[in-house]
Amino acid sequence: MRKIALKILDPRMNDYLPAYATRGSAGLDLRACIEAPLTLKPGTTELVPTGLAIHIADPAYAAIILPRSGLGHKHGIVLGNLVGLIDSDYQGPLMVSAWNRGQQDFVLDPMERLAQLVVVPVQQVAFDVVDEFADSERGEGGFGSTGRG
Ligand SMILES: O=c1ccn([C@H]2C[C@H](O)[C@@H](COP(=O)(O)OP(=O)(O)OP(=O)(O)O)O2)c(=O)[nH]1
Ligand SMILES: [Mg+2]
Repeated sequence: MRKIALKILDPRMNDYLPAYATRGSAGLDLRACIEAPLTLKPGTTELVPTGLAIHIADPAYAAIILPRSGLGHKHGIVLGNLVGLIDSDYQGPLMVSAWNRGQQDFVLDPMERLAQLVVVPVQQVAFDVVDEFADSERGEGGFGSTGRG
């Protein structure tokens, strides 16, 4: 398995090193590394520290932060930025923008699993400026051009 440098910014995280829950898991749960319960009022967003920093280092990879399905679907706790993107050269604290898009207060407990991190391959590109594209089957058709159902 590929190794990524990880800094533990909060000693409590020593007991909660990110790990895949099952052999087939894609996501590593990120915890709310907060001192006291945090009430997320409906419609509000809080930046929550995870107590971790990572340095992916290789530009052929990035990490994305995604909501946890249960929190998002049942409690309305998703991400204020919808998806977080962690650049391969970022070395700062991993933060989760927690948005309560629901109708009720949600009390986030210290060390509760809040979101998940997925490491993904990235292809960086350079651009070739052209006047015309080579023909393609779709051409400029988009936004439902192939029909609805
Ligand atoms: O949910 C997130 C999203 C981003 N980041 C960190 C890692 C990322 O590499 C950096 C910058 O993120 P991004 O490029 O998405 O934000 P920006 O608003 O464009 O900031 P910048 O001007 O620093 O690039 O912030 C997080 O910790 N959590
Ligand atoms: Mg940016």
